[in-house]
Amino acid sequence: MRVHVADHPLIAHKLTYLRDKRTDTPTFRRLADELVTLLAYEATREVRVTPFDIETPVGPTTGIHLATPKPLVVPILRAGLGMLDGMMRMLPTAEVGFLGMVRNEETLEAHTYTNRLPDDLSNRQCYVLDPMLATGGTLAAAVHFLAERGAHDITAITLLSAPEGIERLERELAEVAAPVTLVTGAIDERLNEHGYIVPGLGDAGDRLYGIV
Ligand SMILES: O=P(O)(O)OC[C@H]1O[C@H](OP(=O)(O)OP(=O)(O)O)[C@H](O)[C@@H]1O
Ligand SMILES: O=c1cc[nH]c(=O)[nH]1
Ligand SMILES: [Mg+2]
Repeated sequence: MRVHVADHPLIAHKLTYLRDKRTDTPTFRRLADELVTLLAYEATREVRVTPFDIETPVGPTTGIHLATPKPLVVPILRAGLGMLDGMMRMLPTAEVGFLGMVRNEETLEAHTYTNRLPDDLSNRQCYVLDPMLATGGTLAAAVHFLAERGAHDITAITLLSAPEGIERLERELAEVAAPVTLVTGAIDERLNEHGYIVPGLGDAGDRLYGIV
């Protein structure tokens, strides 16, 4: 797995306010939205494009647009929805598939409760959105889900990641044919005994949407 930490002062600045427990929900949503646009810049470096000819007011030139089939953006419900608008602003013609997953807070195992995805992902660049990579159970299951549908070009974008989750993905995805790239805003210190990222930002879904 390729891991890219988007080390940039603007990202660190926005993450600081996202982490702060005094940050209210509307501000948290705005920061998550802004952060994903910055991370998308890094994550889409290898997005497939097609050249095409245009005329500027001064003369002809060749530009590019997104290749067909369009990239597929996959937010992991619920918290990943907080990253969707920001990502779609960067890739307006992308398509969106949905994966609903929730972690059992006792066992820390991920459970998939819904999906709405194309059956065949063999020729699609997939961008998975989830703010938190903690134990890695959710993201590992998501990648397996996409790989079973033929995906072999998967980039995961997270706002924060734990070293334990990255190690788990390295281990569990070694046998998945899909090369996975992780783009993250920061790698934090560790997980606590409840599987929360330390220092982290708390429960991303609750901070975005407030309903437990
Ligand atoms: O790496 P893991 O240990 O699997 O944990 C990370 C998952 O936990 C959070 O979702 P949660 O299960 O709280 O669901 P929610 O988005 O509906 O709040 C987060 O958004 C990830 O999906
Ligand atoms: O720190 C964590 C871990 C899992 N899920 C979250 O929302 N936050
Ligand atoms: Mg949650």
